[in-house]
Amino acid sequence: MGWEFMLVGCLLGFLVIVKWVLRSVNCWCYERVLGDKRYDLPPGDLGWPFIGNMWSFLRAFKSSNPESFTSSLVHRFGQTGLYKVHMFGNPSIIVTTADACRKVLTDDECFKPGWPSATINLIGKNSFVGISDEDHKWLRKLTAAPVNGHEALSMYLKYIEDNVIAGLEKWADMGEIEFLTELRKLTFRIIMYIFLSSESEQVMEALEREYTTLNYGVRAMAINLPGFAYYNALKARKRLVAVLQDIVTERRERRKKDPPTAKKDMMDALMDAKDENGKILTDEEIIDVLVMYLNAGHESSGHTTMWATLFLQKHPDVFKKAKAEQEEIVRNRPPGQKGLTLKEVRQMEYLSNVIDETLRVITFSLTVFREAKKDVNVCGYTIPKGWKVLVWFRTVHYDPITYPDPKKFDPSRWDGFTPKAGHFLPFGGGSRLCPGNDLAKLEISIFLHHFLLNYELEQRNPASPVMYLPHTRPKDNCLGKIRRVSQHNVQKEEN
Ligand code: HEM
Repeated sequence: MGWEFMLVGCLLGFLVIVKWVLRSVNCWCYERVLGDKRYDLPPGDLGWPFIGNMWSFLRAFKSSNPESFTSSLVHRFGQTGLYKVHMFGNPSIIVTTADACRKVLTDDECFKPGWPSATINLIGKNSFVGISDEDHKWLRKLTAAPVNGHEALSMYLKYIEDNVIAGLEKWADMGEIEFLTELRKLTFRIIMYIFLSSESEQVMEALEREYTTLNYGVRAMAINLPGFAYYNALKARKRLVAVLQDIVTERRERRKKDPPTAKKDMMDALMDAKDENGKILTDEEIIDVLVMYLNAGHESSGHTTMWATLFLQKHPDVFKKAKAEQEEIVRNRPPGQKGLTLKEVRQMEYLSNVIDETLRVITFSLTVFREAKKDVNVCGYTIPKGWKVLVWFRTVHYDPITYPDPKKFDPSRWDGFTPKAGHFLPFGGGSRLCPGNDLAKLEISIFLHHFLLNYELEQRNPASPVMYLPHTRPKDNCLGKIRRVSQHNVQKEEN
């Protein structure tokens, strides 16, 4: 009997040693090589070889409490705001406080984009996540103003409004729909219009579906084997590129026969672009910019619009107040005016609070990636050159000091409240601030204006579980019916 106990003891001892060795591998590989600098790293733990901390990240984000990922770091290592981890294949520092996030986002001397190579493979090496600072500045200038400027927004307003009205009409007749899926199609149609003037219904539907698959791969483990999300996403990217290549080729042919004159879309702007050295964009570069913009420009707005609608529906007091504001806007409209104006959208103060609160609670981009260009001191800790930095927006938006009772959806918290710099980052910050922020808010406002005045949402499964990856959404994609409400007097005036 005695030797059996000894054997079990030896086995247990051996397992403990193996565990210790495995848990130390990342530390030896990434921390020891830093020499004395390693003592200035923030606290944390680099997890297991290869998978690092991905297992705990995925476990938390596949549970009903994604906050458990960062709260376990706080629990284990204290409220330091910076933690060393190993995620998405790289030694990284997670930055969770507003001040540290702002410092990272605004310091281009010390930080550059640091998206994992797996993400760059999906979004494209010629997109904004893969190009040099110089090319980024040039392409951003070229593409941002036509998306977001006052002139651009006034130009797109009518197109957006016409499509919102038509969409709601159609959905009300369709019976049960996946509300999120339909909203994604709607926001995709809008961004396609801005970039490509439009495309056939079939091409649009096919492209949008590929984007859904692509996005599942962006936050997954980069395992390029059949059956894994990343493998499917790479295949989806291939199909997207093929469709966009056809569109680019067709446009080049058309421009040869019929050069564009007054009305140019973003595709024309990209084809005409020339930098100061006379460099023009290749098909491959144009396609990567398109892949990125078409994705960034519809997924986020579609999800946010759905959540804002759901929150309104679930908070009747908020719904009532928001609806009253929209009725007031229509009542004050000069006779003969058809449709919304930008001025009216800017008067929607309460609705703007509803949207900001939705952006905060949902935090569509839970994190963005940077890389330290040199050793940098942030809040007393060293971020070593070459390490990735995960700017963790979710913790900033759930900080109970800035946002008491942070999980509560409460638009009234925005009454007379302007968060300090860095405390509200739904669109990021610094030189990479989202160029579509005003367009997104415009789309959401127009949608909610018409929804509040004329419709309601009846969810099939109000208690549907919520998925947090790749983006926060109800598991059933918000299955339900859009119902017309009895036409209000205001509506008669509107017509
Ligand atoms: C609610 C809607 C949206 C949210 C929450 C959102 C969020 C963000 C965030 C957080 C970033 C920063 C990425 C970083 O720092 O690395 C970003 C960048 C970007 N967004 Fe948006 N976005 C939205 C809508 C849009 C729209 C409508 C467009 C297209 C017109 C767009 C195009 C882009 C592009 C191209 C970038 C990269 C900018 C750069 O690297 O210079 N986004 N977005």
